[in-house]
Amino acid sequence: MTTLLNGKELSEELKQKMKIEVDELKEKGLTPHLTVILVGDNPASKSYVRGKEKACAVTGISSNLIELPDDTTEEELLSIIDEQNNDDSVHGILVQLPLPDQMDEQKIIHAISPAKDVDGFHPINVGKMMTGEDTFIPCTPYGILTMLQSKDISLEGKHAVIIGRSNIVGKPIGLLLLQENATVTYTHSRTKNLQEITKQADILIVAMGRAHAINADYIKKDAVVIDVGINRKDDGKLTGDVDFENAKEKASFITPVPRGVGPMTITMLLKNTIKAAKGLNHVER
Ligand SMILES: Nc1nc2c(c(=O)[nH]1)N[C@@H](CN(C=O)c1ccc(C(=O)N[C@@H](CCC(=O)O)C(=O)O)cc1)CN2
Repeated sequence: MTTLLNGKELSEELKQKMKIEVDELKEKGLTPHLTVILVGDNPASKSYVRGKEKACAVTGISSNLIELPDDTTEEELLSIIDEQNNDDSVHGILVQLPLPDQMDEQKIIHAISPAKDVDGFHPINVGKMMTGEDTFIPCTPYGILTMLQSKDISLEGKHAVIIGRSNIVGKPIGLLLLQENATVTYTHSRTKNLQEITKQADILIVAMGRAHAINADYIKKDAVVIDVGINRKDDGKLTGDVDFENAKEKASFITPVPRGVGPMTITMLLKNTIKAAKGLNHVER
């Protein structure tokens, strides 16, 4: 039997718990605050940023959105990040990705104080994650791990196959699963015999960015299938990288799209913001 890993439902539960924690912090005079920076008018980014603001409001986290035009220069953005780094009332800073072409994404990420880097993208935080130190974990991988743990899915000794090697999903989820004692294989667009490898996976994480690229033929019976893809169809509806209807016949657990990994990404951002407000990521500013 297949069990649905419903990220939307789990997100709602976690947000209720976080609201209680935020209320307690507020009683002690500490209101977690997140600054979100959006450059340009990419419709998907706008929608994700709205989702982040709404989720902050639901949990009592204060937030502000800095919206900048598409032709903002790198220097202008760096100067705004600097202001936010030096504002003690701001605990978390998030620059929505992707950025316009004139910006060097890595340079921008480097400019965010590691202590306020609630996305967990700064190299200091990436390094700490790599060595297993406590730090901000990037939100999508953190959400995936939380979903697996919520269903007590054992990772010990399991073969986890990751399709995709991006800095924000593929690479970090592999590291997190390795730290949970899974045996991890990374695959990507140049991998030969992909199907042969994915069919060995006990846990298959799909982050390819190609609608319905993975179907039951790529899946071992009773594997756990996590779909990170968000693709818009011609009719405007969203769909994943996994052909859900076909794949669910083989999977023991499977995430849907929408309402799977996506909502968890936003929820783990809230968790990181609370952590930042509590000063739990001790790094130089
Ligand atoms: N600075 C960052 N930029 C980006 C990140 C990130 O973690 N930090 N991740 C993605 C986009 N993303 C968050 O920013 C994100 C993607 C999807 C969802 C989500 O809730 N999806 C819903 C469907 C939403 C819809 O209807 O459009 C779902 O899957 O159910 C939230 C956040 C790239 N940029």
